[in-house]
Amino acid sequence: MLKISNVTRRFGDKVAVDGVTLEIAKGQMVGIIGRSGAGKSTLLRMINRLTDVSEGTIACQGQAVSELNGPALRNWQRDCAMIFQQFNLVPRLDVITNVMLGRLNQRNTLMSMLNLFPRQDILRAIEILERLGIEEHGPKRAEALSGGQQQRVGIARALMQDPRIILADEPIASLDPMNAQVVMDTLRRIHDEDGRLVICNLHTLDTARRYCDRVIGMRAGKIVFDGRAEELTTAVAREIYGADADFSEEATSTSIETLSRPRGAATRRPELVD
Ligand SMILES: Nc1ncnc2c1ncn2[C@@H]1O[C@H](COP(=O)(O)OP(=O)(O)OP(=O)(O)O)[C@@H](O)[C@H]1O
Repeated sequence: MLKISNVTRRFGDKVAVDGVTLEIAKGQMVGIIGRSGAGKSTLLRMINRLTDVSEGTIACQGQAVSELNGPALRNWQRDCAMIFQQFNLVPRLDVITNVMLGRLNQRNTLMSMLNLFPRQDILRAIEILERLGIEEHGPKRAEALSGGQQQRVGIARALMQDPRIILADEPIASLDPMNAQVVMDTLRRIHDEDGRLVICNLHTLDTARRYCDRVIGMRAGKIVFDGRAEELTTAVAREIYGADADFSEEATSTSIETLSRPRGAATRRPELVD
């Protein structure tokens, strides 16, 4: 579905992403891990075209997305929704309006600024909020919600675009373990139930192992691991994080694991908890 060929991104002398080549098929939930500065965000931002490539190409189903402009670029950005660590909601607007802003690319901007939304958008937003179990917060200001609830509003806003791909850039990095679990459960559900491709930058190994089918490890802009979650051993993690023999996985853990399952129990595809 997504073909990334020899992609490099430079910022001045700094090479943030260095000759990355990847193919990602539909039907996978992909986690990208690596230490801070490894190039994870830059890679996601190039897929969405928030950042341009310096070299190489990114294509989706044969369309060269790294070369799109104008309306075709806007269509791509609608097809490829981003979710951010800091939620990027409008804090003083109510939740339902924040969700409907996901349609901004497809609707008249003035109408959206005046908060005039078609009835079908309002109904769709309510339906999505119900699906994510946060419909009762619809009338509240976004700033009144917990971090986990705000991130689910961010996911609802992304779903309003009806995207083929969801790119989540450290979606749980600002959340406590319980909220992190709810948000990751939600992303996994969207992947499983809707068949949308989900690519998620994660700081933590346990989350990648638990939720992702495929894990890509980045180090200094390059891909140093690409395999199934089960193959992500401590030795591999040490290589990705560039750590020495006393590397401890605890240092990259969110503690999600300890919340809801005994040690050694089956991983991934958990039930949604709220
Ligand atoms: N706009 C920019 N201008 C200059 N340098 C940048 C810019 N964006 C990223 N970089 C640099 O590129 C490198 C990769 O950054 P990036 O944010 O992609 O890493 P990351 O793995 O997502 O890290 P983190 O987990 O901390 O977000 C870093 O050295 C960063 O300082």
